Amino acid sequence: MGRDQEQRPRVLLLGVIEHAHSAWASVSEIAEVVTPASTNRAEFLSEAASGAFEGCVAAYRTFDSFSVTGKIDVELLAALPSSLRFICHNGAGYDQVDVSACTARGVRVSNTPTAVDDATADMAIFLLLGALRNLAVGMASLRAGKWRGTGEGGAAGPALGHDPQGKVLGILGMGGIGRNMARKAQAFGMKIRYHNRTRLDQDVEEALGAEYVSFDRLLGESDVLSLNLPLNPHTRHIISRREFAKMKPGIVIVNTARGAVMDEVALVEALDSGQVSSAGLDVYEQEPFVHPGLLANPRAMLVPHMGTWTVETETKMEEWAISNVRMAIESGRLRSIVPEQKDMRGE
Ligand SMILES: O=CC(=O)O
Repeated sequence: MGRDQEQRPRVLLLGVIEHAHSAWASVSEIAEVVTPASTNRAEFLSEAASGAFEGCVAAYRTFDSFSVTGKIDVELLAALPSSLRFICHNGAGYDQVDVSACTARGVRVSNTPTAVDDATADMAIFLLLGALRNLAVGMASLRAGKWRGTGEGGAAGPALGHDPQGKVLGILGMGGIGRNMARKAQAFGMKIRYHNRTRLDQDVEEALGAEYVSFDRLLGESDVLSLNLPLNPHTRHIISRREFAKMKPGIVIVNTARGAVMDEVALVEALDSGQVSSAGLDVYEQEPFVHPGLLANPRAMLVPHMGTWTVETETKMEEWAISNVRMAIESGRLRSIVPEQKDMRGE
């Protein structure tokens, strides 16, 4: 190893760069990239203990790297070298990272907001239309060689669907994805209501044509409820039995956020009882496990977490996360530090 190379900062690569190869090449020009050999958490912890990651300043991580490292929590952080100051997550949702534990160790965390907004909101609209129209039922019948199949009571085909026009879309969580979805749903003539931790400015509300309502009003007045909020200890199971009971009978549920914002067992019960007429889901509590009650219910339209699964969006996300790594190395700052750490001082 030459003298120059020895002095370069080290970067830990947790996961694979699939698309943004030239952006990553620009990182490898200024840093030595360290790739773990481990394939599971136990191996990763002992690899870390062996000193293999010594000197790493920043880590780039993907959603799928969870299968190797598990959650970035107190135990994992304790195993990583004290040189590690930045964790750059590729994704909008960073529930795989215990941000409080990172803050306590002075490790700053970034995510990729806005890069995911269009693709995730597009998926939410697809699921909204599909669930409103009972498309999953018809599609399953066709594949089973039964054309539209036989509906309840021997009726021909699935139950008739519903048009979005004039229906109330309740959006829980009005960040970038929620706002993007509101704009798109307006084009389908939906009435938008929302609930969020913080109310939007009046001019933003007006531009979106979105009315702010209490959580209970959102539950009671929505024809379709879309979950667009991050998963954290405050939002885990924010939708459970009590909340389903407050909803309009026959409501449609759309979830493109994280499975665990909703109690999946309660959702299965609500679908079985008809309280929820149909659901469009891209996310599940224990991915890749899907609750058998959802698999068995043809009124659940199920997608295997593909909200950002497009060439353009996956590329944008990688480029965004890589730009955080670059900034961390070059200036000791992050482009998009997570909101919980907004007040953390830079170096
Ligand atoms: O699930 C996708 C993301 O968090 O970006």
